[in-house]
Amino acid sequence: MAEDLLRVRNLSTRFFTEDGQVNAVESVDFDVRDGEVFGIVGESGSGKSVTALSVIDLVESPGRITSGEIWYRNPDLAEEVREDNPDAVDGDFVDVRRVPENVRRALRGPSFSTIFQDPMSSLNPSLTVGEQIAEAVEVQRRARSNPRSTRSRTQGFGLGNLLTSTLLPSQGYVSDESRAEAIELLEQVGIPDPAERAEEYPHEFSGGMLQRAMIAQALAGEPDLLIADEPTTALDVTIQAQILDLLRDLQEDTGMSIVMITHNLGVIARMCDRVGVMYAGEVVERGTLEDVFDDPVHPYTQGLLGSIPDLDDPAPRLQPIEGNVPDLYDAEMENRCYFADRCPKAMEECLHKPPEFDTETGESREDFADRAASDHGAKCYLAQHEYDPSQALPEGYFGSGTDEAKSASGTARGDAASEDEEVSADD
Ligand SMILES: Nc1ncnc2c1ncn2[C@@H]1O[C@H](COP(=O)(O)OP(=O)(O)OP(=O)(O)O)[C@@H](O)[C@H]1O
Ligand code: NI
Repeated sequence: MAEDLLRVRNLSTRFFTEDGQVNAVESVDFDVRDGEVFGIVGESGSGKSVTALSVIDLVESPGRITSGEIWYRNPDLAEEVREDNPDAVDGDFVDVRRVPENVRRALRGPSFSTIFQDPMSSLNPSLTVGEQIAEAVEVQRRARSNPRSTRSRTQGFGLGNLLTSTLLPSQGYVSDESRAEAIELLEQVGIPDPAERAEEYPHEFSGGMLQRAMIAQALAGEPDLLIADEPTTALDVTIQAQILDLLRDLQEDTGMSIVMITHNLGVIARMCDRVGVMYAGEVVERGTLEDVFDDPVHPYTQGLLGSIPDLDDPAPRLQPIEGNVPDLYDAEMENRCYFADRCPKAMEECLHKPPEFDTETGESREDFADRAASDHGAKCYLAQHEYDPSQALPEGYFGSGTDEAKSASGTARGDAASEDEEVSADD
């Protein structure tokens, strides 16, 4: 079995808004192994993007990581920070939350890189594609040779924008070497005539080609982990498939790991080795693709999988489940299974928050220090025992009925009102 590259433990991220505290990510655990594609899937608003942003420390105010550990396996880094930050090191792993900020920031690019749905969030319209990829190459090279000096260089969202706007000459190539490397990268991501295309501006590229250019930029630092947040959602289906194949090929060539965030179960099925299903800020089920797709335990996963549309199907991606993702205001979150109000198998015990159970043994694996018996876990009592209809919650318990029942159960915000929103969960 491949080794873990990343171990995320008990990660929680909150937004402290004027309307109250939003528990966007709640006690999330997952691992990403060497050279695998790990999928994160779930309806809109389930916390996928905030989880990714938390890993790369790009959560913006009023958001903040409030707890958790993010262990990244990197022997060189472990060596480098061990003396000053002994608590941050465990063998070859470094808890990136416990290293100084400049060290953590320096990981963006050479260790963790990102691609998003919108290539223009990472590409600068006023520079040629080649110039800005060359600059990414150059910056990563400098970062590698002096990791502690990169504070201002890798700061901010869209690495590319920042690099191109603030720190290097704004026109032209830094060196022939980086130019050559940029052209090589463009070739690697399947852009034909890369030397000519390098001289063009982003607006001269088609959507698919722009996506490839953004991937080239993201690969400039030779990252260990590429986080891809809905990378193909905006593209038409043929191009989508090409980009996904490209990512898979690049993953195999480089040995990097990919975290693939998507609404699209077809994308997960096509790309991923292992998968985590998110609901209301939690990873409610995780395991190998086969575990989760062939043998789902959580009724939420079962609901999502109700139909698996294939990639050629441009229709909505997830099976609609009646009801809504809660909006995650702390004041409205009860200490119960968050899915219980939509769950066809909700039982009385679901009014207490379930721990994560190992689906093989049915035992709680809350204490992740001892590695679980199987790789397949679910935060649902049905992983522990069979559904017991005699324990079923009475119909209307969560207030699809009277207002009184509604306020009694505390599910405050529009269960029915925005029902159609989640169906088209593909923004
Ligand atoms: N800047 C912010 N301020 C307040 N709340 C936020 C902010 N950013 C995200 N959230 C909240 O965090 C929760 C998780 O959002 P997130 O973007 O991670 O969902 P997602 O699963 O990526 O959804 P989508 O599939 O639509 O991209 C949501 O309830 C969202 O409203
Ligand atoms: Ni998102």
